[in-house]
This record gives sequence, C-alpha cells and structure tokens, in this order.
Amino acid sequence: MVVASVEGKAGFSEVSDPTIQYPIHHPSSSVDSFQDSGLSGSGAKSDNWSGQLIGQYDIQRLIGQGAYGQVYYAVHRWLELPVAIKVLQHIDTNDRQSLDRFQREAKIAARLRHSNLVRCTDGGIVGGKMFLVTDFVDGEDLRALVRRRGPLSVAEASEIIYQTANALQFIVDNHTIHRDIKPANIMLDSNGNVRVLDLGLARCSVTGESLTETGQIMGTLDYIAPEQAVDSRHVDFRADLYSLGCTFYFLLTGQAPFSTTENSTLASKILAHLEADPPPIKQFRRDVPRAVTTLVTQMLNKSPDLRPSSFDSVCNALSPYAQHDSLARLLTKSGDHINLTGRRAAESGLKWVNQVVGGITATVVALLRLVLIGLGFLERASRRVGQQPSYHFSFRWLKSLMALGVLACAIWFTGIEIIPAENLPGSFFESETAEPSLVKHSPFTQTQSPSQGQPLTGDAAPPMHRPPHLQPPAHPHQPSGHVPPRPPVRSQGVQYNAYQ
Ligand SMILES: Nc1ncnc2c1ncn2[C@@H]1O[C@H](COP(=O)(O)OP(=O)(O)OP(=O)(O)O)[C@@H](O)[C@H]1O
Repeated sequence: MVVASVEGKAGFSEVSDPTIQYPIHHPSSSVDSFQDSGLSGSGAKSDNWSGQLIGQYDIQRLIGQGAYGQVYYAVHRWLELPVAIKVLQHIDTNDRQSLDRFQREAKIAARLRHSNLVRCTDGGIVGGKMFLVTDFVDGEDLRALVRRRGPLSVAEASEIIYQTANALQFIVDNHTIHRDIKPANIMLDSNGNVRVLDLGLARCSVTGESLTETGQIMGTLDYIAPEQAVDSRHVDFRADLYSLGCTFYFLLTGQAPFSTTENSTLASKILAHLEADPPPIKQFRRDVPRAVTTLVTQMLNKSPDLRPSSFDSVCNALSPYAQHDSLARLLTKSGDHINLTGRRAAESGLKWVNQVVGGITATVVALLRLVLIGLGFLERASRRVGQQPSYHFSFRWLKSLMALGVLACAIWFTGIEIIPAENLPGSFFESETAEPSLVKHSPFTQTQSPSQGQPLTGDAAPPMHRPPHLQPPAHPHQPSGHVPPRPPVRSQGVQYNAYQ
C-alpha cells in the first residue's frame, strides 16, 4: 500500500522511528490513492472509525471491542481484500519506549506464518492511535460460539484445543509466547479451521493500570495463569498452557473455571487462580472421558512444572478424541441449540433416573429396616421364653449386607470414582511430567523439594525465596531436548525473515 507520509524511513523495520502516520479521509472525498497525502497525525479524533478511510483501507463497520481497542471490518480499496483493523487505544504514541516495544512485538507476530494463526500484514499510526491490520477471519470467536450454542461436544472441543495447541507449539518453537489465550482470541473460520488472534499484543499494550473497564480486565483474568497474575513479565509457554486449559474447560462446561459469584472481584478471581480448585467437569456433564478431564486438570495445575511438558503432548493426548470434520458444521448448522437442548434433555433424563433410583433405594432401605426391626422383636421375644434364636446367624449377615448396601448407595450418589493406580494423572504424559501432587499447590509454598526429584523442565533450580513455579524460566521458550516426538501435524507454519 502507499504510505502517505513517513517520519524517517518507511516500514516496521525502522526501529528508531516506527511511526508511520497514515492519512484519514472520508470516502466521499476524492482521494487519489497514489498521491502522497502528507503527514496526518490528527485526523478523525472520534473513537468510531466506521466510514473513514485509513490509507487504502475503507473502514466499514465495528466488529469487535476488546480490552486493547476496537476491531473494524475494512476492505483494501485497490485489492478489494477484506481485512480486520484493530485500533489500539492504550498505547501512548508519544511514548517512544512503548512504541518501540510495540513494534518489536508486532514484527515478531508479522513474521510468524501458520495456518492456525491470524497474520498481521500492516500497521501504523492514525489519529494518534496505533493500528494493526490482520487477515479478516470469516467466522466466529469461541466466546460467541459457546454463548450461542452452549458447551461443545468432546470431539469439537478436543479438535479446537488440538489445533490451538498446534499453533502455540509453533509459537514456542519460534521463541515467542502469546500471553493472552482465551476464547475471545480464538476464532473458528468457515472451513473449520481454528485461527488464533492477537499474538504479541498482550506484552505491548496492556498493563493493569491502563485498563479502565473492569469487565474487560475480568474477562482476561478468567484465563490468566497464576504465575502470570503474580508477575506477567517472567512467564514462559506454560502460562499459555494454563490459559489453554481454562479455554478447554470453558468449551466443555460453558463457563470459565473460576467464574462463579464468589469470584466476582478482581482480587478473588486472582486468588482463585492461585489457590482454588475449579468445580470438577463431571459436575456439569458426565460424557467427558476421564483421559480428557485428567488432561484439563493437568493443564490447570497451579505449578507450571506439573502441567503437560509441551503443546505437542497436549496434541498427542487429544488425538484419539479430536475430529476435524466436527468443526466445519459448527458455524453453518442451524440446529444451534442442539447441544444445549440435548444436554438439557440428558440432564432431565438423568434427573428422572436419579429420582427413580433414589425412590427404589429408599424403599429397599425402609423394607430392610422393617425386617431388622421385626427380627429384633423376634429375638427379644425368643430370649424372653429362653429359646436360642435359629435365625441369629442370618440376622448378622443381614446387618452386614445392609451396611454394604448403604455404602454402595453413598458411593453412587456422591459420584466418588475408584481409579486404578495406572490411570492416575501423570501416566498421561512422558516421564518428564511428574505425578501431580494430591496436595493443593499454593504458589506461596514450595511444591517440590530438591530431594523429591529433579526439576522437570531442566531449568536451573530456583532460588529459595520464590516458589519454583513462579520462577522465570532460564529461557523464554521451551528447553530443547524435552519435546516429545511430534505427532503428525495437520498444518505447518513458516517464519518469514523479511517483513512482507
Ligand atoms: N482478524 C479478525 N477477523 C474477524 N474478527 C475479528 C478479528 N480480530 C478480532 N475479531 C473480532 O473482534 C473481537 C474483539 O477482538 P479483540 O481481540 O479486540 O477483543 P477481545 O479478544 O475481546 O479482548 P482483548 O482485546 O483483551 O484480546 C474478537 O473476539 C473477534 O470476534
């Protein structure tokens, strides 16, 4: 595209002066696209850019509003190419440091090309605001999808997480972290492909203080890793693993792990990520295989060391459940409420079965009690007349049977599962991943003493003043030599060395 005016040299590659100032016009005014329109840093001051022309991009409508700013649907005038333009509200374009940081991150994001990542293709400053141009995804983000349809099937949710993990592994392999994985940042396109948004944005723009709208902070906090909530600057890919686990939980249950009313304040939500266990998935539905619930639990572990060792291992664990074909119809099928309705029907069916079973159990218990009372009377009567009761033996057996029956009923109703040792979480992944402790992990307590085993990731042993899982990793990316054999990936990304 034609850059109307550039301070210094054009292009993102000019680190010393990244401020490409784009002109703003109203489409009705005659604009010669090839003409250098001169510097324009103070065009439309309005917060609504619809109907404006930024460079060659004809801004048509607002399609989203997030913590970082607004997202518009736009069309490139000459190429007639649909794009999404994100106008970032929270970057101070007069602050050289934050501009440089933004440019560094944007450059990385622009060079990573992967079929599950949304490509960033352009960027600059307009009206004193930073903006980014990305591919327009013709589809729906996961937050909207689940709000519309209700929780997804195991196959659908697993496929979405599989594809997202695939993209995130590519990001890790390129020494980057996303830092803001959540349903609103993952889109499903009309071909059934997952597309991850906003790579690199979290680090550059959002600091807690710069966000004023509590609801938006809360939305982001629903998916934040405990160590990221404590110190967001020193996290590694395992923070994204945790956020992906929260997203998986959301897809399966329709709600984020800590979104109950007790966690309605910022502090209580962060505390919940640090300390609490989310309600078990089986409390919402019973059709999720144990291997999948175990995987979610492991991804949500408070300690990064006890999460899966890589995104590849998440893909490996999910490949038996993920079904690519299941996604394409999610957007098109009109039976949008099938899942929800099906779930409600299943729930009411289950309720009915529970009521019948409860009634039968109560009747049997009442009858047994009657028999026991009767036997007790008989026993006392026979003692009075000096006879040895012949039914003494069977009376004891009846009591034992009844106790066992009551125990079985209790197990049935509480849903306690007796899990064989080999199925316990931890056998799921490679030996680098330690058995999750049954003790709840507080980020402020040491979870693994040096004598209990070697650090799992190969990172240097953490200093004693901080718990191990809040330690910054030695490298910002996954250490080499610990990646399990890669499953056959469905899409391969490339890293471009030059901005294109
Ligand atoms: N490239 C795109 N193509 C199509 N729709 C998009 C695109 N980028 C964003 N959107 C839509 O705009 C919505 C808002 O996006 P945005 O990333 O600004 O906000 P958010 O994800 O809700 O919050 P945050 O800014 O904290 O990430 C997305 O959820 C999505 O529906």
